[in-house]
Amino acid sequence: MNEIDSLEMAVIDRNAEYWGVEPWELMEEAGRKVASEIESNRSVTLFCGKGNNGGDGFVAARYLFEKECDVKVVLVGKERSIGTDVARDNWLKLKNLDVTLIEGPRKEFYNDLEITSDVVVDAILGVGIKGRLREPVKSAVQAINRAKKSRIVSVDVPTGIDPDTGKGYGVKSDTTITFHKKKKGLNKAKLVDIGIPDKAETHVGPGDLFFLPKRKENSHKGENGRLMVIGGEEYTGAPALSALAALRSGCDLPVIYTKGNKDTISGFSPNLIVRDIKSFDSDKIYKSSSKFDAALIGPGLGRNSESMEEIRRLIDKLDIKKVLDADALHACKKTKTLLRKSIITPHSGEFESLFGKKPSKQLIKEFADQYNCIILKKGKNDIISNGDTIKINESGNAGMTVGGTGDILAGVVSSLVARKDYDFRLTAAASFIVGKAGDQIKKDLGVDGIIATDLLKEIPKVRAEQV
Ligand SMILES: NC(=O)C1=CN([C@@H]2O[C@H](COP(=O)(O)OP(=O)(O)OC[C@H]3O[C@@H](n4cnc5c(N)ncnc54)[C@H](O)[C@@H]3O)[C@@H](O)[C@H]2O)[C@@H](O)CC1
Ligand SMILES: [K+]
Repeated sequence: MNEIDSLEMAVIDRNAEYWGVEPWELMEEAGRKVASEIESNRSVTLFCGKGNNGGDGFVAARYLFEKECDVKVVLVGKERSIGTDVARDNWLKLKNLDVTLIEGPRKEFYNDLEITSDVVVDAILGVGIKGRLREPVKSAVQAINRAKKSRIVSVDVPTGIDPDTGKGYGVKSDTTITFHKKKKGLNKAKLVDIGIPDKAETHVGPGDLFFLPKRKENSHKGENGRLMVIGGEEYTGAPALSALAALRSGCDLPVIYTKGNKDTISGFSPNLIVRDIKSFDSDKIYKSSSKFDAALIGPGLGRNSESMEEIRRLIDKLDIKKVLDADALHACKKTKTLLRKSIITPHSGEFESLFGKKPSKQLIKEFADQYNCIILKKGKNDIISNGDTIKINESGNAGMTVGGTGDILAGVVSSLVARKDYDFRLTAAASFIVGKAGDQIKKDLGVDGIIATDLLKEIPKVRAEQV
């Protein structure tokens, strides 16, 4: 991935923190790198906003002071409205130095301003910009653009420009120093490394939960996902666990379709809706599918040969989003083209049985590409690929090798996909959520004796705590 959008950058920043690099460390490095672009002994005016882009500017001011520059900092906004602790700390540090600080001037200040310094640093807005420029930022940008004799250096993104499109009225900078990855809309920016760890991108983390579907305040029943769960002919607990996990990850209506075991499955919980069917490729399932967003096929299905045949026909026919788990994967063994446009969740044994090779990162990616599907390979570390990108999930623990945890994971994946898109990032987020839920339980129970139903109530908590 060579270019990045602002959401992706927010994900990486959050994951960097999760993997142990604090926001203040990144900001310190960002500001230091900006200062290193500017020569010593210059006069420099820094325009700094109230967000973290402004924070980078405060740090740069400190380093420029050390380089014996004549430093003036204009805080575009009031001190009390500085948005983050880390930016505020860096603002306060400037008060101990012999630099000129101008806090929160009114719009008129910028209208009359004539900038004469050698260098102007634009640290007003970065990737956090939303919509068109508001005052006093707009007037500050106009003042900067009038400074024809100064060298204008923008921090991360020229203020006013949408980093995803390169459009908008903004600072006309001579140099833009952008951090970590090229922003989609900025072609000429100079890229610098600020110490974001590789794991922030190669591994799933809490930042990936930014992609999760959001429940509307005024949403009505069914709007947050309708999911068919198809299975339960041999093991009755499995589809129940999947459906309950789907409910716990915000899906409004999971409905179980099963052959012969309706009463047993219904008896597990009053939260379950269960329908009896005569055959898995019955007209009843197919006709009903148009009312659903996604189908999870496989939990507790078993391998009855008649059912395997029906399941193959069903997978072929269904044109809603599909998640295939357990024996639904067995059903596709001889006709792997059935995997097309589905999400599959095999463990190592199922992967090997399906593809005839032991899983490796490279093979997972290759098969996902070849069969045009998303693979979530379960294991000590889950590996997720859409054939293009690979993500690794390290959450989870050895206590989760018990039966039923896979059904829960399939339920969470299906719920997120039903609520939003057929999406690699949601699949990866599901893997992270379920592992974290298991890690939370381990804190109470230790590693021995965790059971699948323990995970259910932890699932919403993971989301609530991480985002
Ligand atoms: N871990 C991190 O989050 C890091 C962030 N960094 C810097 O932080 C920036 C992102 O920080 P933030 O997310 O705080 O966002 P920004 O600092 O880019 O912008 C947020 C501020 O802009 C204001 N704003 C947004 N749209 C506006 C508009 N149209 N008109 C007027 N004001 C507007 C908001 O009210 C808020 O005060 C990056 O571009 C980068 O410079 C770096 O420090 C590196 C680490
Ligand atoms: K900027």
